[in-house]
Amino acid sequence: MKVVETVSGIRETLANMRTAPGKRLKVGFVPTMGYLHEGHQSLLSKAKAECDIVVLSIFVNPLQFGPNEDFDKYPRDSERDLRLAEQSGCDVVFMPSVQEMYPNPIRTSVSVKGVTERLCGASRPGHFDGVAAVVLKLFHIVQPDKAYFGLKDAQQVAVISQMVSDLNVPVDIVPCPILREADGLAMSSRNVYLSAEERREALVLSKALGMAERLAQEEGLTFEALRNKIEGEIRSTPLADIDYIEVLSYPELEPVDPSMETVSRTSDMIVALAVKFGKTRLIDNVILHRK
Ligand SMILES: Nc1ncnc2c1ncn2[C@@H]1O[C@H](COP(=O)(O)OP(=O)(O)OP(=O)(O)O)[C@@H](O)[C@H]1O
Ligand SMILES: CC(C)(CO)[C@@H](O)C(=O)[O-]
Ligand code: BAL
Repeated sequence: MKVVETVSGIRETLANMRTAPGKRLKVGFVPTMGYLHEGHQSLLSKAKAECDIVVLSIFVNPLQFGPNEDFDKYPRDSERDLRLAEQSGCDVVFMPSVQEMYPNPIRTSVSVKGVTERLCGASRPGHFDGVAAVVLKLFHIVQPDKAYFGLKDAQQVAVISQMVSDLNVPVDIVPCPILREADGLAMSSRNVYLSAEERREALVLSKALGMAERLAQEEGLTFEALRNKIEGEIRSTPLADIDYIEVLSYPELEPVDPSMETVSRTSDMIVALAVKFGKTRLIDNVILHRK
């Protein structure tokens, strides 16, 4: 496995690796902020199964963090990350410094409208501009055929898909399922921040989303009733501090058409939530597929 820290280095490495006589090798790309877990590894495994060369990027992108967010204390452990990446069959790791990615203050913004209006787009102003800018930069640097993103960040998948479609970026976006711990908690690098008590209480998120999936099977349930039941479940947990709970159309992420008032009658929907436990903000969601 090659580890490269510069833009010129990754371009040269990939140009050499891509050259195979009579064949155009396919590059699969997994962008991450590191501190890898099995969720990230599942993206690498999918890329490995579908592509000839797997590239992982590890970069904690300052542009997507607000001034009071956790950029400085975001967990980092590159030695462990490289071990896990190699175990997952990764071929090349791109680990640039902030100086390498942003040698000068960036003066270009990439702002995707519509899908960023709600959820994390509303509660983390500027976040998706930072995500879109870094992902577009990474796509230009790596020039992958396919790029793999987890549905834990479902709005991020919608933002990147919209950007790629609007700007004709030649990459296929592959959304991948959410990996969970055995007890249901969605895997996330930020889970390490949780105290034992917060970790226990955070189980309410997957529990509430499981309940949403079951309730959605019921005839005649309104969106408001569904949302209220989820909120009631989460509020019953003392440490849970709700940022948002929303039921939106999927993948458009728009408020539901009031004329389709019941969950069982409509098209695909997403129940998405962000909840803080102490200082740790967790996100999770479930997609309710039309019957
Ligand atoms: N549990 C998971 N299952 C599947 N994919 C995941 C999971 N967690 C993260 N990913 C995906 O991995 C990629 C990199 O995400 P990132 O490095 O931010 O990890 P993370 O665990 O989401 O971290 P955090 O939520 O703490 O920022 C994203 O596409 C993300 O959706
Ligand atoms: C896509 C990404 C690597 C961009 O910094 C980040 O938002 C993430 O890890 O989901
Ligand atoms: N996976 C989301 C990246 C962030 O929270 O900034």
